[in-house]
Amino acid sequence: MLGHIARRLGSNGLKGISPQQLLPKETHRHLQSSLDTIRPISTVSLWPFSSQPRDFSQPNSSWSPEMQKVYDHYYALCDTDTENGEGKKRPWRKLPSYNRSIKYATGGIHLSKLIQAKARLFTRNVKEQGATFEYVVFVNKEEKRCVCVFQAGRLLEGAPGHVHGGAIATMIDTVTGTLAGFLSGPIMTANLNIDYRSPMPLDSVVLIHSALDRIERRKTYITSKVTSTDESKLYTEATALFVSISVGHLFGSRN
Ligand SMILES: CCCCCCCC(=O)SCCNC(=O)CCNC(=O)[C@H](O)C(C)(C)COP(=O)(O)OP(=O)(O)OC[C@H]1O[C@@H](n2cnc3c(N)ncnc32)[C@H](O)[C@@H]1OP(=O)(O)O
Repeated sequence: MLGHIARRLGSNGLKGISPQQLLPKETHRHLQSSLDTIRPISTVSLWPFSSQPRDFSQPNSSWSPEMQKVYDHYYALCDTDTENGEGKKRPWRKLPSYNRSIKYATGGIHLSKLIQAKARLFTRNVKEQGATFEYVVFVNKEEKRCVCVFQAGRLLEGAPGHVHGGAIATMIDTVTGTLAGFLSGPIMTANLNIDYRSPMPLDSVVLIHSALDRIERRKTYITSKVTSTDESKLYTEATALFVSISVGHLFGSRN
């Protein structure tokens, strides 16, 4: 049974410490039954969430009318579920956004307690709505691209009155990484190149367009540009490289 953990996390999983050494008996039993339900990520849906956690990309009262309008535009282009279970096929899909994805992956609830239980996603860890990163990602699987609607809150200041370059880089990494993960499964950012073209005022609502450039072996290349919502103004351009990893990579295994 514990061989499951070693196989799934890689041969050096948790650096040679066995789960029995780390966990009380009861917790270990729960972890084991959770792991038994986890399938290798490559063989399950690339978005393998099971329960109904809070989706942080739902509209809220901090959203400006402009943010809401663009959201409504893309939401109307999305797949829908009807009451008789027959969905309407449309090209776009709204991706949910959680503050701890591992917790909601099938079988991940106990794993999330074992690995840095208090960790939270960088872009979803401020309680006050609208203060930092308000965003929602829509993906178009056929065209292998996505659009993120991003409203930059006042706590993201860099140059006075304007959004910090690191906050913009964070959003580009997040959006391009989301697309790469959607298309290629588990990945990590290997390279991110950013050209800042115009300063972005705080409270701006912008679009982050990202598209697949190419996939070569384990490498997924994504291009990205940040524009005003009417696309007349260019704020930022970027290219990103993501490398596919095994889950064990995060625990020190090279397999
Ligand atoms: C929902 C929110 C989504 C958020 C997404 C955000 C994701 C992140 O921010 S991840 C955090 C930041 N990134 C990291 O910490 C990654 C640190 N780096 C690493 O772990 C490793 O270097 C890693 C995984 C990128 C590559 O290592 P490894 O798996 O050993 O791959 P390796 O064999 O060296 O390289 C594979 C290929 O990629 C290429 N490559 C690797 N790194 C780079 C690089 N920096 N530049 C160009 N090419 C590279 C190699 O040349 C090789 O190419 P080829 O197939 O042609 O031979």
